[in-house]
Order: sequence, then C-alpha cells, then structure tokens
Amino acid sequence: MAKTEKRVFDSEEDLAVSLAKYIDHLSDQFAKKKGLFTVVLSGGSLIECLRKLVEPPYVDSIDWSIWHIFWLDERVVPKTHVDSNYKLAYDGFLSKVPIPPGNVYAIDDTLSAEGAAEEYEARLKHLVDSKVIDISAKSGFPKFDLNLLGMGPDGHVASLFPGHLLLKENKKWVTFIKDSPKPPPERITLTFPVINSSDYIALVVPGDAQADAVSIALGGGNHPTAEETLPVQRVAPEGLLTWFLDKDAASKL
Ligand SMILES: O=C1O[C@H](COP(=O)(O)O)[C@@H](O)[C@H](O)[C@H]1O
Repeated sequence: MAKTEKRVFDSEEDLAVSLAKYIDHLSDQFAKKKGLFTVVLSGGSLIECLRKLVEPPYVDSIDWSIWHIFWLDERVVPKTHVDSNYKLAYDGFLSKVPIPPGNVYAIDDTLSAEGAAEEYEARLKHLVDSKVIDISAKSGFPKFDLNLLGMGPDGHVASLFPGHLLLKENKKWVTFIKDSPKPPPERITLTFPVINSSDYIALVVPGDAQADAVSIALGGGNHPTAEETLPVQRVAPEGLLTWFLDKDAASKL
C-alpha cells in the first residue's frame, strides 16, 4: 500500500495555492538532491490548478533551469489543436516560466498513435541513458520525480480508462489507445508501471463532477467489484501519493 495523504481545501483557489507551495518545496528538494527535477504533466483541469506557479513569488524564486517536462498522455492531434495537451500546458504554464526549451519533451504530433508511442518510449530510454531520468531499482521502469495527475469523473487517469485492456499493460513504458471513450479517440499514454514508479504523485481533483470517483477511491463510496476497479484505484507510487481535493470533490467522503 502506497503512502497516501489527503488534503481538502475550502476552494479551488486554496487548492491552487497549496499545490504551488508543494511543487516549490519539491523543486527545491530535488535541486539540492540531484540538480534535476523531472515533472510529468497531465492535461485537463490540472493546468489551471498550476496558475499560482507562474506568479510571484514562485515564478522568480524557482530554479526553472533544472526542470525537465514530460507528458502523462497526449491526444493524436497537432500541437496547435484545441485538444492538444501540449498546447494546454504551453499556453497556461510553460510559456510563462523560463524552463529551457530543450528540457520540454513533447510527444511527437507528426506520427500515428503507434509511432508516437514508440518514439516517446525510445526518447525516454535515451534520457535514462543520459541520466536525465532515473530508473526504479524496484520496478525497472523509469522513475519520475513528480507526476501531476488529474482524474476524470469516471475515475480515469492519463488515458487509462475503466475496463480497458491498457490498464493491465505491464511491459511497455508508453502505449496508445484508438478507442478512448472520451474524445478524441486516439491517444498516447504512459502506463501504470511507469506512473507507479514515481517518487511523488499529486492527484489534483477540483470540482463536484469527480465526487463519486473520489469517494470510491478513498474508501467512502460503494466499492465496485474487482473487475470494476477504477483506474485511479491503481495509482500507488513507490513514494508518496498526495490527493489535492477541493470541498466539492470531497463532498461525498
Ligand atoms: O482526457 C484527459 O482527462 C484527464 C482528466 O481531465 P480533467 O479535466 O477531468 O482533470 C486528464 O488528466 C488527462 O491528461 C486528459 O488527457
């Protein structure tokens, strides 16, 4: 069982403030420990929740030069498309902080779903060889310092959806889906062994749409059968899992 903590805030604004402090603290910790900070971004509501990081004091005080940015999942659309997780992150976060462009590892938007997944896995392997990304001694999968996860109302994380075969992928680092129940249908995603090798995972969940899934995942709601286990219930990092909930998301706990 992963070490888990739950933080519940009166408002989404308070959640965003606390999330910025948490990330700032980790950035500092990894700067001192290894002079590098590998961060994985989701799409969706997560990016809006990062807004305090692009304001003082953090925008000026964080050592952005040590940050390396990766994507948890991406949709098979051009980087300029409104559905692109890269575009969302660039517009809302990356364009506002001085992370070296060479440290931003976007998923290739010129390839097919299969091709982009293969290419991203190969790129991650090179970054392991060049010691940018660590490997977990426990799992043998890449170990990111901080994985920033969102969760959909159905309990999906990344592009790993309830009942889908991809939930059981245990060899690949990066895979693809062509039948996502949430549009767009074609996506690329990191797999659970990679997600769960992370040192820190923040599960950032604002809003009442997710209240049922939060309640199931944190034990207060109706327990589904083993076959129905929500994807979010498989999130169990080697390090620490911290839930960031506003009171609407936590309303059924
Ligand atoms: O489709 C996706 O959905 C999840 C959850 O999004 P949210 O808006 O409900 O927070 C997101 O984490 C993932 O990156 C994205 O591709």
